[in-house]
Amino acid sequence: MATFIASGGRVWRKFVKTFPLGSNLSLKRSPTSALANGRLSSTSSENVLVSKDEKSGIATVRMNNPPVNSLNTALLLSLRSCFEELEKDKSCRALILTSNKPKVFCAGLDILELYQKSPDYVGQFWEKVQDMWLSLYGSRLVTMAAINGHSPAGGCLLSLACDYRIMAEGNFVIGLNETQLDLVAPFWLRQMMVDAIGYRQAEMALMVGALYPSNKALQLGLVDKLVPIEDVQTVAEEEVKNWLKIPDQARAITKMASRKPLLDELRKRKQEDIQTFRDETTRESVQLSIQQYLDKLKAKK
Ligand SMILES: CCCCCCCCCCCCC/C=C/C(=O)SCCNC(=O)CCNC(=O)[C@H](O)C(C)(C)COP(=O)(O)OP(=O)(O)OC[C@H]1O[C@@H](n2cnc3c(N)ncnc32)[C@H](O)[C@@H]1OP(=O)(O)O
Repeated sequence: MATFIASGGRVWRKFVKTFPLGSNLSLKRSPTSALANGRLSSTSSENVLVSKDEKSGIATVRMNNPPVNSLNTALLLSLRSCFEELEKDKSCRALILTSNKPKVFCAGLDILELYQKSPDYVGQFWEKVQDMWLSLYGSRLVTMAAINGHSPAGGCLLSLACDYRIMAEGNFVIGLNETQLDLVAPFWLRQMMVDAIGYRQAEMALMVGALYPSNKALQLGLVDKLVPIEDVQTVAEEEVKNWLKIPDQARAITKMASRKPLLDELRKRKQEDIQTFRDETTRESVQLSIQQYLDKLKAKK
């Protein structure tokens, strides 16, 4: 089900757990910012909020899954559905992915989805991760990650799947810390890291499960631009507008030419990838590591 709420002079669409989604997105334009000024009233089911500026064709997708936008089943389904709907919308040309809760872009996979679950459950969960990634990484749209906070693991996966990454300056981290949880990033995630920062740096980063502060991430090329947190959205909109000066078709064909091999490889090896995930995450030693990691997160307080 999808609904609309009018708020702050703008119309927002709420993507909630149940589907299919309805008709075209329609938004009033804010006088001061192209996209960013809406005030949102939210309920627990509003896990993705989408606004689209009809004139420019730029949509902003805000993850809204408190407290830390961890990727649980519901959020993965909402994100995928939202990406697919925007993809089908002929008037949509670009997508900005951000968090409705500044300071945390996305905490990665919801660790509770991997803890004490049956092999079938985690297998189905992993397929939702794969499908969400296929829809974002394979999108014809200009995709821009407006990383307004921490972006570990699955948060980094989302960012890497976009065409360009703008991150908030300050004490925020990004990276693939999977090995710290005794997990191994799958081939398609490792490959995106290699493509972004080069083989040697990616190899080291992946082995030690490095989480980088934003300035180091910029230096490595893991993100493309750093700006003050309050400017992330505005700069993302400006950057998207630059990208939209390039004719859509040539840009999208070029993007697909470079991404098709990895997309095809995952499509071909999807079941094998699911099987590996099932086997690995349900292993006793991995479950123990996950439990210890969860305890560590709780003990932080
Ligand atoms: C060849 C062989 C191949 C084998 C392959 C097999 C295995 C394949 C595995 C593949 C892995 C795929 C890739 C992705 C993996 C992941 O994403 S795993 C998740 C990793 N995430 C993290 O490590 C981040 C953990 N969280 C944090 O570091 C912090 O929360 C934060 C994001 C920096 C935010 O900090 P802060 O604002 O201070 O909030 P907190 O107080 O820490 O958290 C608030 C509550 O949220 C809970 N929480 C945090 N993160 C998660 C999470 N990811 N999942 C579930 N819950 C989370 C946290 O515990 C707090 O809970 P309460 O105490 O109950 O309030």
